[in-house]
Amino acid sequence: MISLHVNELSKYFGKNLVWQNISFDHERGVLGIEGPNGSGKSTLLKCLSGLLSPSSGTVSWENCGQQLEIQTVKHNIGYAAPYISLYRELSIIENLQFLSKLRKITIKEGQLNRLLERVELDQATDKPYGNLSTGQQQRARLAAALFTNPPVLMLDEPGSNLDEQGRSLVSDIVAGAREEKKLVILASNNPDELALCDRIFSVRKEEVVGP
Ligand SMILES: Nc1ncnc2c1ncn2[C@@H]1O[C@H](COP(=O)(O)OP(=O)(O)OP(=O)(O)O)[C@@H](O)[C@H]1O
Repeated sequence: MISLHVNELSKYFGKNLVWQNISFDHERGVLGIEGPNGSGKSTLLKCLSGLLSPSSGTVSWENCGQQLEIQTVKHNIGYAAPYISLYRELSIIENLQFLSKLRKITIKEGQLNRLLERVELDQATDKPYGNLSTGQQQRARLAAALFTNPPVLMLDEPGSNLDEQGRSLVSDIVAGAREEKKLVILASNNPDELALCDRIFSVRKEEVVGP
């Protein structure tokens, strides 16, 4: 079982403080990260996943009490965010095949097709990612986060650009992940998305509300 431990984390960009002295643990369920635009939700997700280094403090990930190397952590995270793009010239299937080669995993055609049906992109499999609508691109990013069935999901504004069916897809993904005992971290300022979470960390107040 993977767990996350954040201790006295602070982040500056140059002289600008984004947030400071953040501490919390996340051991099960769905943690929401909330805060207004520019408060540092995405920056926090990036620091948690090793995409950015914090200015001070520590982020540690453990599996059954054993500390994980950051490379292992990265392989265990499915990350969907507006700033993580797929290759525009490749179709969604080609993008996922490329990612599976990078991760050195084999993904069966049936699995891939089921995933594309789940995100309702099965009619757009041949189009280059760059030619998909913004909502379809968001569905493709969600598929890319899910396709290795990772134990940790980081979802940054997962419902952005999605229609009602797409937003209900996000609810299903979060509920499914909770059932499968995955660790989920969801950053948003949308109350409907935050309502999917078991507990909420407020970047502004620098505290967790919930169990
Ligand atoms: N690479 C960077 N260099 C300098 N400043 C940055 C960088 N990335 C983010 N910032 C700044 O850090 C602050 C937090 O940005 P961040 O994107 O984390 O906020 P957010 O809460 O996710 O915002 P939103 O709700 O609009 O997505 C902002 O003031 C932003 O301008």
